[in-house]
Amino acid sequence: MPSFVHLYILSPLPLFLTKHFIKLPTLNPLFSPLNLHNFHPNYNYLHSKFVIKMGSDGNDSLSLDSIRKTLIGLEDTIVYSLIERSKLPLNSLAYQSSPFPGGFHGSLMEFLVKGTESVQAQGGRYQSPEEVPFFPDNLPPPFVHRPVNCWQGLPPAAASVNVSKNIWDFYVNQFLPLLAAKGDDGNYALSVASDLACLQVISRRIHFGKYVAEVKFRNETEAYTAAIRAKDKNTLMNLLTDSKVEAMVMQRVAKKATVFGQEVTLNATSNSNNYKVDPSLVSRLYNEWVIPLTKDIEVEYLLRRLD
Ligand SMILES: C=C(O[C@@H]1C=C(C(=O)O)C=C[C@H]1O)C(=O)O
Repeated sequence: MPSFVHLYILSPLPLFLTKHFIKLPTLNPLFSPLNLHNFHPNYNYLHSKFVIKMGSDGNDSLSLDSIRKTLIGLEDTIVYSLIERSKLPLNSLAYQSSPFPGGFHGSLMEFLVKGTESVQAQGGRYQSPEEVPFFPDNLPPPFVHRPVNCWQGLPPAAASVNVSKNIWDFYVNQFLPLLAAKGDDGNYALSVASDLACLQVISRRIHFGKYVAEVKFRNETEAYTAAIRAKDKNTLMNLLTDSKVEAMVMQRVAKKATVFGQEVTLNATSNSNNYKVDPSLVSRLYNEWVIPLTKDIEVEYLLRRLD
């Protein structure tokens, strides 16, 4: 049992009303300064195991279908964010390290992303396994505590698994030069804001692999347990790979790039092969980086699942 469990009345009433009616201390968990990490609603302390809560429909809402639906939704956001970034030239100065006033050393992109993540951390962004900051060191604590739902109730193994550095490296050094046209219009902060939108949704999509792995583990516990105990990465990779799904994903994202990225004109003679982002580049993004990194996350999560 945890050393103590915060017991307090969750007040649906506005706080200023509550304190006149209920003399007990009432803390709205959204703004509670208390750390709730000692009490995890999904952890069955009696049987020492995590129990993913049942969904309101009586079925467990953490299913492969429900997760895949989320991944499909994230495809839209990824394609839209790539289209937005492609509207600006590369602006390569934003990615080159240089000394800044105040002693900050790094690129303008690193400076702006660190500042943004610091603010978003205080707003509670990084309280779920799929939201992983690119600069996790010294982030300020959240003053908003998100209610934990079953999607965040993964075992602690989930927290230590992340591929943020890999995502940052491939995006800045390999993918962005393919996406943005050469050139410099001085809109460095705008370019970085657009880059961060791309990075955050790509990261979210890849780190969703933790949920995929959890569901696959629960669907074939025996087979995965044997491979985990043997630390057999190849068998784990074979167990979790679904080549048919991967092929459909790459086909669908290319199609979304043609549909979302077509030029809309009022005259009938629109050039139907002129897309805002090359559909084959979007498919390549998934084939060379997003899918392999998602599977790496799945394997790394599974290797820690029985810790
Ligand atoms: C995400 C899954 O796991 C693996 C990774 C996939 C991907 O990143 O698109 C697709 C199929 C699997 O090989 C899944 O099974 O849906």
